[in-house]
Amino acid sequence: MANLSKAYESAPQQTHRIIPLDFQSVKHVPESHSWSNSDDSLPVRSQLVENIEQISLPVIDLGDLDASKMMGQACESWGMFQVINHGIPSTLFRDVESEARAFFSLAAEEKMKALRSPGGLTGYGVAQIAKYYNKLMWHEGLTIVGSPMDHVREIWPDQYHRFCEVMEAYQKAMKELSERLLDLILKSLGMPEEHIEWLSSVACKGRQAPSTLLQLNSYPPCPDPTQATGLAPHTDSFLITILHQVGNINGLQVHREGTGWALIVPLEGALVVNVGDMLHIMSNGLFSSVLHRAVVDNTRHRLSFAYFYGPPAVSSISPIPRGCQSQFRSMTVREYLEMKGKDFEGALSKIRVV
Ligand SMILES: O=C(O)CCC(=O)C(=O)O
Ligand SMILES: [Fe+2]
Repeated sequence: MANLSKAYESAPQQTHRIIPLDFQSVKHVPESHSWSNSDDSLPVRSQLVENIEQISLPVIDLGDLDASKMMGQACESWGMFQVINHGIPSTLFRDVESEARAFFSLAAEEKMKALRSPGGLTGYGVAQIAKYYNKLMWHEGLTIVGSPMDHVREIWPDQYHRFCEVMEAYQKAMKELSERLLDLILKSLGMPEEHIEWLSSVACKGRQAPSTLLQLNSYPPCPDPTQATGLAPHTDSFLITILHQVGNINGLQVHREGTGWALIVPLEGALVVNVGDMLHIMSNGLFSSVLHRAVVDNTRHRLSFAYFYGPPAVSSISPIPRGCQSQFRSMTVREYLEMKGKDFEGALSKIRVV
């Protein structure tokens, strides 16, 4: 955690830019949150809600004997897939949902007690990517690494235990699932996990903890979703992200070369898994670190829980040798995160060697 946090200190946000809008108190989209006609609306960011193609991602059953091969194919052609039969009980999702709702429905001044510090990683606030855009997003989030106690104790001095227990249980379940998924994904690249030093050290003794992070995302109903953006386009930085979308509320969109933005229709009980920059690097560019974003709804409050899994902060990442020339130079996880913190869209091309 200490190592991971350090990567975020190098690109701090100004305190007033960390505080989300008090969404309950606004009837219109304020100028600060209106993306139509803003400099931020580059072509790739257009098509906010209208005429969006709906797509069904590949659905992979974790018990399928061909799961590894199917994951490899999906990571290559989509950078994303949905996983079913993942073994996470629905009661755990419901518990996280009920705690997240209790948190996000607090009055703005209560949530402020858990505000992230400038240069900090955990706590309540706007998305970390907000610093790269002039306009603000229709979003508030709570970032958790390990125990959220320090933040939520400020809000519920005597009743924070349940919240912490639920979030820790969810992270434990997601960590195990991430490692199962990575085992299968890396096998599809011809690399059994025991050949990767940091993955096997995690499995053996856990001396070097993987870099993991849970992000609770809240997208309140928006008076005019055509003007607002839930989460602006981005790629995730770590190896994989596992996303749970609460209810069947549409919101997640992916950008496809040639066809533009497409909506991922949520599938009851399935988790969305997407390739992040570090897996793109390890696969030597074979798997795409998919550009995605979230849009908002005008009547429904959408929640999503994103769990990010990466190698330990001090480990090196580089393409897995597969007989062809490496496209990326090797660097540590922390170096990559710092680089992305400074150059959001250009980090991958900076480390490209061919
Ligand atoms: O809420 C969503 O659908 C997307 C969340 C996401 O992309 C993220 O947290 O990185
Ligand atoms: Fe994301």
